[in-house]
Amino acid sequence: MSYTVKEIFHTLQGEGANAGRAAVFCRFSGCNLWTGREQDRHRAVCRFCDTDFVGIGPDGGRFATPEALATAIAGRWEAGTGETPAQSRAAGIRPLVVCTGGEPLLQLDAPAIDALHAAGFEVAVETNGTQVAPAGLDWICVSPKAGAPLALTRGDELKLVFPQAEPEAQPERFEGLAFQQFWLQPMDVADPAVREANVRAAIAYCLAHPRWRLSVQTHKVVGVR
Ligand SMILES: C[S@@+](CC[C@H](N)C(=O)[O-])C[C@H]1O[C@@H](n2cnc3c(N)ncnc32)[C@H](O)[C@@H]1O
Ligand SMILES: Nc1nc2[nH]cc(C(=O)O)c2c(=O)[nH]1
Ligand code: SF4
Ligand SMILES: [Mg+2]
Repeated sequence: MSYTVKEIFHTLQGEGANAGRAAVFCRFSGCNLWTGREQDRHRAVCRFCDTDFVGIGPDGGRFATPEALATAIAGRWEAGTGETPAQSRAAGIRPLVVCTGGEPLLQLDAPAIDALHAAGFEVAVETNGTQVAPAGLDWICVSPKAGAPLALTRGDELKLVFPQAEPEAQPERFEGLAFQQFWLQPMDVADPAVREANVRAAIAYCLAHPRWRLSVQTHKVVGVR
């Protein structure tokens, strides 16, 4: 099994409960809910994606083994902090890798998680929930999509992009699931008026339904990757 990765970069987690925490992001190439090509967006299952996950970018690569993947990810941590993940751990810090995409659970498997643990990382995932999770993940963020089956119904946080018009993507459908936290993340769109309306709608929902918290995409606000 080899791993195809669009990009690996060191930044602050922008979303959800770990917002503000330094992490290496590993963006796996490819998704099962959209080809990633603009000409296919209108007929994709997931049509609002804000991410380019096609192919291998300048900060990406193809990695033949779990160890090669973990070494590349650890190298970004070391370049950013001046310490290996193991050295950071020894100093009481918990180095974090966030596996995203595209859809990371099409590629991330238990051997890769084991190799990342051996390198000193806690392993988080951002997933659309259509795949079951491999063993060993330290943090699971599921973001369900209208029109896609939900196979992964437990985890640490559920982060719903809001609003989605379809009845099966309404917040009430998810609030009984086994997650610690429930987030609404306003849908980012090109039109500033619609973007603002989506933020207002998410605020109004969280005020009226206090189980739900607002997840602002803080990396876009402060201008980090
Ligand atoms: C690009 S996705 C990759 C991981 C996985 N495929 C998923 O959908 O969870 C990362 C996160 O960004 C969210 N997201 C994607 N497009 C968005 C948009 N236009 N506005 C707000 N959040 C968005 C997703 O729902 C997910 O929580
Ligand atoms: N800073 C930052 N935080 C993020 N949290 C989730 C992201 C993603 O694209 O999965 C993301 C991202 O792309 N950048
Ligand atoms: S499932 Fe995630 S990566 Fe795939 S198109 Fe939707 S938001 Fe983008
Ligand atoms: Mg993103």
